[in-house]
Amino acid sequence: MTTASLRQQRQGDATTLRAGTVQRAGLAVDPVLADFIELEALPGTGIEAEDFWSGLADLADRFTPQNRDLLARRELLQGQIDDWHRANPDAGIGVPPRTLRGMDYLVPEPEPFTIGTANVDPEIATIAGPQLVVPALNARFVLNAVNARWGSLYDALYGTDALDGTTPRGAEYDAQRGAKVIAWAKAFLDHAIPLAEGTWSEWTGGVPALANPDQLVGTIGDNFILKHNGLYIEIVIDDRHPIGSHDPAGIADVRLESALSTIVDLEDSVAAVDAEDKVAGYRNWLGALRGDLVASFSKGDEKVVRTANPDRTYRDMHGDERSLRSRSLLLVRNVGHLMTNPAVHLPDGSEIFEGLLDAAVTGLIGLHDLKGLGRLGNSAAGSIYIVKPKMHGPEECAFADSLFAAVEDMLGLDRNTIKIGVMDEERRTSANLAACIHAVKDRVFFINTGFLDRTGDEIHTSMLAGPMQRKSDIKKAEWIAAYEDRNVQIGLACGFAGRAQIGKGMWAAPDRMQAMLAEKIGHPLSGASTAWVPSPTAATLHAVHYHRCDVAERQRARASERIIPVEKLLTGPLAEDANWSAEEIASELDNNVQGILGYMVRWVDAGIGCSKVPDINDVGLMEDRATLRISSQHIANWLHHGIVSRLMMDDALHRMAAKVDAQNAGDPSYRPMAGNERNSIALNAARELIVAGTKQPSGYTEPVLHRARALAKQQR
Ligand SMILES: CC(=O)SCCNC(=O)CCNC(=O)[C@H](O)C(C)(C)COP(=O)(O)OP(=O)(O)OC[C@H]1O[C@@H](n2cnc3c(N)ncnc32)[C@H](O)[C@@H]1OP(=O)(O)O
Ligand SMILES: O=CC(=O)O
Ligand SMILES: [Mg+2]
Repeated sequence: MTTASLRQQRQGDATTLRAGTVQRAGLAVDPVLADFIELEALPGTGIEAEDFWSGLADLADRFTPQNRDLLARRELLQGQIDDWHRANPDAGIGVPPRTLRGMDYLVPEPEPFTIGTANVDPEIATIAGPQLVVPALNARFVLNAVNARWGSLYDALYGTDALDGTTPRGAEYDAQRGAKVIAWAKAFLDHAIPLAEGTWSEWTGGVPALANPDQLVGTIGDNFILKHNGLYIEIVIDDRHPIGSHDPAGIADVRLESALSTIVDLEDSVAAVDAEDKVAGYRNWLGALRGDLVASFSKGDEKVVRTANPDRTYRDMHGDERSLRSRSLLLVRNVGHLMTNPAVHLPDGSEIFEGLLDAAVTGLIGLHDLKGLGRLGNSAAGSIYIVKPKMHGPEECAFADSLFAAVEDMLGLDRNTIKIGVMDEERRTSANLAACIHAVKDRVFFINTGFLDRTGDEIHTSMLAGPMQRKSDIKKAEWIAAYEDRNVQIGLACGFAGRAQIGKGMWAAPDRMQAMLAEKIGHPLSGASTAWVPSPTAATLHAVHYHRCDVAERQRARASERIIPVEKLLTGPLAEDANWSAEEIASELDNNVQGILGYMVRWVDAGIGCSKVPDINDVGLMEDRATLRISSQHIANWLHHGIVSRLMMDDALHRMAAKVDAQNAGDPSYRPMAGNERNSIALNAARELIVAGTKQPSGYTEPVLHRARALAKQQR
């Protein structure tokens, strides 16, 4: 449809009116969204409702055709790659770089440049530390994340398996376990904040004499505020506290600055398929940013009312008052370019691209912070931080740049107020990373290796090349190391140090904190200034790594490295010889199928977008749409290449449905899949994801998930 005809219809063509919607500037808007925008998001911003809706209609006019073209281009390129594999069935490799250049899949490298992003908060530009991700639809979790700027090291060590692989037994305080925690935390202090003489275990109180006196920056009451590698530490002194009263210096806790930033996620960790769901996420983003979000819930016998913590004041060593930030710096993740949403229909009857809606609404909500409309503030630098996932290559980054510029114009914001975080999680983005960064060079605030989606895209892109390695081997392959290293090297070459984040991916085993403590130090050691954690507790434990490793120094050390050639990145996860034993194949299949079902049943039936699903060894793993993409694409690949048969797949679905049902037996609202194979929407959607996996756009799971969830909601 042309722009002129869209405009004509906007002026009021009765035939385009949709039942149950309200007309706004020619758009058919779900009243739930219209009310939210007009009654909650717009008031105070100085933007009139008509201007917002006509601005949104203009955005849709202008960007919908381009968005469609970009998606068509993805398919075109994938088609060319598939054709190459069909023509070269025994190549045993991915499409060679020369051919990819010929297709324009690989574009020329830009001349060396430095990003020009300005007005970036120190949590992004200069301080290295953990980044928490939180599903936007869960207000209770969102508030926990907001307050996760600080966490108790004692609690994190005591309550998890971090120290010795065991977790506490029973509710009674275990003094022996507590002693180990205290010893560990004090040894940590010996390294981060050494005393001039002796150790923290020997310290008996008074003002601590430090080896580097500048590390003692102030006090709050009896507590000491210390600083190391840009991160604050609070030593809590309370000799009436159950722990402090047994401590020679009255230390009741060691609190660490933990989640420096938090991504409020509207993407892969949520199930949002319509206006009702979208508004739930937008409302939490608004409340979090304004500081007036409240969540009330029962926890055991306790009634909890959770709100965002205000900043605290400490007294510096000259006796002057200074502010100490209590909340994580908030970023929001929009959806990618693929999906549409029925919250708004365009005059031609089609659904709005969800990414356009997210940009306009989350940008509008950002005004509340910029104008200081809320109880508490977010960005002192005056920026709105939007993370943009799943972009394929520089054209798609340039598209997001123009979209954000148009939103700025619509909201009367200075150019580049809206910052962009580029998820480096699709193959064409990794392969053209410098060009992608160049396309957003004056607003980019992070690049992040989303290795989960990236793995899914790797499988999908080379689907026809041959059978892929087992999932655990894919993680060890050459391409993934090249991908992670190149990302840091390119970020440094583009001048990210001191200006923007270089980020690493999620620790997807929320209960395995001992392993995380051992392994995730690799992220700061690689020169990344942040890395994702799944929970506030993980943030506190991961913060330890930023005390053990000086990221700025690591970045300086790596700045002159030669960038790994793209050829290494393109090696891919193809199995060298696919001669697995029958047991190995069955275990891989069962593991994938169980993860898929365990996740999907909660997504589809309960609208829960991120779950902890026990794997085959009963280790609870974080599953979200990106992990679902990997598992479903992996089976689709093995099915395509005959490693597993349909019969085997159906058998695994059948057995694993029973297993997942048993795992959820304690949930009274749970709808079993086994015995209900014909009618279970979740089970049938899982099957579709696998059977039609080679046909899903880029292997994404959203189209199938959204359809299934919408149907489940309808039936409810
Ligand atoms: C590939 C990608 O895109 S990765 C990004 C997407 N992934 C995410 O966003 C992961 C977010 N994390 C989560 O949703 C959860 O941590 C899960 C599902 C992984 C695990 O949940 P569980 O261990 O079952 O957590 P559980 O429900 O027991 O909650 C434990 C406590 O931790 C808190 N919590 C857990 N995760 C988070 C989080 N991400 N942010 C804030 N609080 C959290 C909860 O609020 C809860 O505290 P409360 O009872 O005081 O409210
Ligand atoms: O978004 C993160 C990922 O790993 O995918
Ligand atoms: Mg992702």
